[in-house]
Amino acid sequence: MAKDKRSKAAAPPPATTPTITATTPSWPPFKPSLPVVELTLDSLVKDKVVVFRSFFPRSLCKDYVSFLKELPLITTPGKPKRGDAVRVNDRYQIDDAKFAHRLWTETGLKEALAGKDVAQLWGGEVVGLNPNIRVYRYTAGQFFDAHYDDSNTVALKTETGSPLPARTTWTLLLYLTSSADGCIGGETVFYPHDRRSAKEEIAVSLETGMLLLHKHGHDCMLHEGREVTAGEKWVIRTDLCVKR
Ligand SMILES: O=C(O)CCC(=O)C(=O)O
Ligand SMILES: [Fe+2]
Repeated sequence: MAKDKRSKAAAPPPATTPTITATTPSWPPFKPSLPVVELTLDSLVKDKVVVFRSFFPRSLCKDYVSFLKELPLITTPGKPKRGDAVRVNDRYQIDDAKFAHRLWTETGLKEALAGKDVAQLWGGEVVGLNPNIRVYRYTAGQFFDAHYDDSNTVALKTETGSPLPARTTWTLLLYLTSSADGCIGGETVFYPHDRRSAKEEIAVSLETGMLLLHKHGHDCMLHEGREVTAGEKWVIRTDLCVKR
């Protein structure tokens, strides 16, 4: 049998060796308590792209950027796997069900998405956020080339301990910086007709603390993270999950 991580972990460590466990970040508390404004959904593209402004207040975005700077971000090599979009940024990724749960239940998001005017948008019964949390930092010259986001199947942890089968239906992007913080460029740009066209593009400018949601999976719109030309763009990404 190949010496994989599992076979290695099977042997108990000697008493003097500290046990190595995958640690999740000590994400800063949501202070002041959220939401700071009534979360009202603004539709940018009907049934496909919506935003909540001031999802995080500016002060909290600042706290988060200071915190995220200390995480071990990894710069993406320029050469993507076949079929993957070119992404040139610094990224940190962690499976953190607790943080996903906090973002879902301690921010007003869960209630905002359950509103009867919007509940039909999400492609099923919403049950939480993808524990796969990604943090992006784009500095000058970095970008995320045009691509589509896939829907994934996930198993959400529940209080009873039995995993809840779910699938992702929308991408969530929480912008922590904007031109107000010296970040120039970095718009998330959507192309409604599956081709990059300046005439057709819908460019969403960064706003500090704004949460953007866009539909993904089979009718995901082609989109990109436009090049940042100055300052730093910071984003936290997760996905909305519905019951499967
Ligand atoms: O950074 C952005 O604006 C876009 C990110 C994105 O498209 C993704 O995470 O799939
Ligand atoms: Fe994307």
